[in-house]
Amino acid sequence: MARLPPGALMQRAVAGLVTVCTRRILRSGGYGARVVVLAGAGNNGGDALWAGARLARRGAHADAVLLNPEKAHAEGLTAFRAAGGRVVAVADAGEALAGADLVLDGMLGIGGRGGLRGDAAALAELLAAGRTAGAVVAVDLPSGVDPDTGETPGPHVVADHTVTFGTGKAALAIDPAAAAAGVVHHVDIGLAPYLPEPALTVLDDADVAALLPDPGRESDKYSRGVVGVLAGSAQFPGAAVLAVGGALHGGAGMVRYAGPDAVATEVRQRWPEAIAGPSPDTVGRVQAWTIGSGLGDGRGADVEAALAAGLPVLVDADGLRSLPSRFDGPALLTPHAGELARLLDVERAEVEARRLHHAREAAQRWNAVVLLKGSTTVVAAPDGRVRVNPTGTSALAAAGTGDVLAGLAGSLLAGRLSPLDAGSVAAYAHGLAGRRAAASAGYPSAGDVLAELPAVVRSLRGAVGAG
Ligand SMILES: NC(=O)C1=CN([C@@H]2O[C@H](COP(=O)(O)OP(=O)(O)OC[C@H]3O[C@@H](n4cnc5c(N)ncnc54)[C@H](O)[C@@H]3O)[C@@H](O)[C@H]2O)[C@@H](O)CC1
Ligand SMILES: Nc1ncnc2c1ncn2[C@@H]1O[C@H](COP(=O)(O)OP(=O)(O)O)[C@@H](O)[C@H]1O
Ligand SMILES: [K+]
Repeated sequence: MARLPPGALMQRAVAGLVTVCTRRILRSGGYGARVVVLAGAGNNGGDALWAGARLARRGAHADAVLLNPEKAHAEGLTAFRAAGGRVVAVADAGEALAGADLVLDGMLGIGGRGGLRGDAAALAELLAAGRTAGAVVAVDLPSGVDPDTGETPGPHVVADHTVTFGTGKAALAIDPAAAAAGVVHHVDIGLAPYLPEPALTVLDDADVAALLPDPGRESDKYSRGVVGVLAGSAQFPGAAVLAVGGALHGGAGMVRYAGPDAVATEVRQRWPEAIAGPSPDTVGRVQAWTIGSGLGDGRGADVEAALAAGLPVLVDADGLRSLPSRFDGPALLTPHAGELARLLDVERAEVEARRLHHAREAAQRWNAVVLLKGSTTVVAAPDGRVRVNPTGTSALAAAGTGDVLAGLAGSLLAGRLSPLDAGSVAAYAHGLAGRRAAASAGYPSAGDVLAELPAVVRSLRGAVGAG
């Protein structure tokens, strides 16, 4: 802001917002559309009023509801009025909303804290109750969500679209806030060279492709990494089959399965390429362990033996019951919300409401990377770095998909990816596999998701021209 004339950044943001509205949302391009601007007292309200003004100049009928008329953004309000926009009282907002084609939510942006109150909460309530047929477009963020955590501390807007400026925000990536954002459109306002290291990152195809192990000309099955899988039980033999399947598709050169004979037989029937033995001590050397999926009770000694090897480890599901107080080597924990709630002794709903907070807390406490599964997969490292997975799909909410993920991520650990990279790359590929499986199988099973992994890896590696 210091380098630009006053208001320049806002004008860039407004230009982007109006372009998205006229090209992507309003079929008429704006002419004749009925627009309602909900404007708070801050710059977010300023953006919305300026956008309302520009739309009015293009022939829209624009009404504005000012939450705090004395403090409304002065230049924005002047421009809005000069363009023919009308200010309507809060009491008349319901009528204006009912007839709107487009609602611009400019009540709160990145300055918002603590959820909506008073009139703002009542307006959000009207929108939630479907009292407008128009598209609800959040300016920068759905008003009332917490910008930096993805939490929804109180009443908030639920938008059809969010047009966000300059950079992504945690709220647009992490549920429950992200669920309120609808389709997110990014508008570049030229901040990139001035932004600090992000607190949170979202990988894309090229990032993931660059991190995927690339077998070299002189690689052999050992040098590519051998992953040990300590999973499954008489009660849950399928978990072993799925975890080994995930591991076989994650780039490791070999998968060694440690478990009871009856389960090992099932694993070998499905995956003849896997090597099996009864325990971590006897199965042979590995470079990383995946521990816990479907392991059941009473395998504490095996878990301890695998952990004692001091290798990179992934601990999932039942393995999470046997955690050391802190890890001193590379470790990746993959709890779902219920498991993390148990580890931290809080309610599951609390974990789901504050995913980032709880994943970070557990990462600190155990000195391990924590991959919290669920509607948003958050991967938090003990050094504070966080990655949020963008590829998730609720099609993955099916028994056994977590076992596939554990095997896949363990395989990447054996391929010498760090726990943060292994977890975030695995979650990304797993999400894409879930989407592909949903596209072809409708309601995919974990086996369907597993079956899509090769195509996902192929297309990701193809994206960077890998051989
Ligand atoms: N910072 C930038 O570089 C740019 C910011 N822009 C816009 O400016 C916005 C941020 O503007 P502001 O910093 O003015 O913040 P906001 O417009 O988000 O609002 C802050 C105001 O709301 C009050 N407030 C906070 N929480 C509240 C609550 N729960 N209920 C009622 N009032 C509450 C605060 O006391 C403050 O007066 C961004 O979201 C974006 O829309 C854009 O114009 C582009 C450039
Ligand atoms: N609503 C959802 N949206 C997106 N992904 C989900 C959702 N629910 C679950 N998942 C994903 O599905 C997988 C389920 O794993 P998990 O809970 O361990 O199940 P299981 O133990 O049966 O394999 C995880 O990758 C998780 O992130
Ligand atoms: K907003």
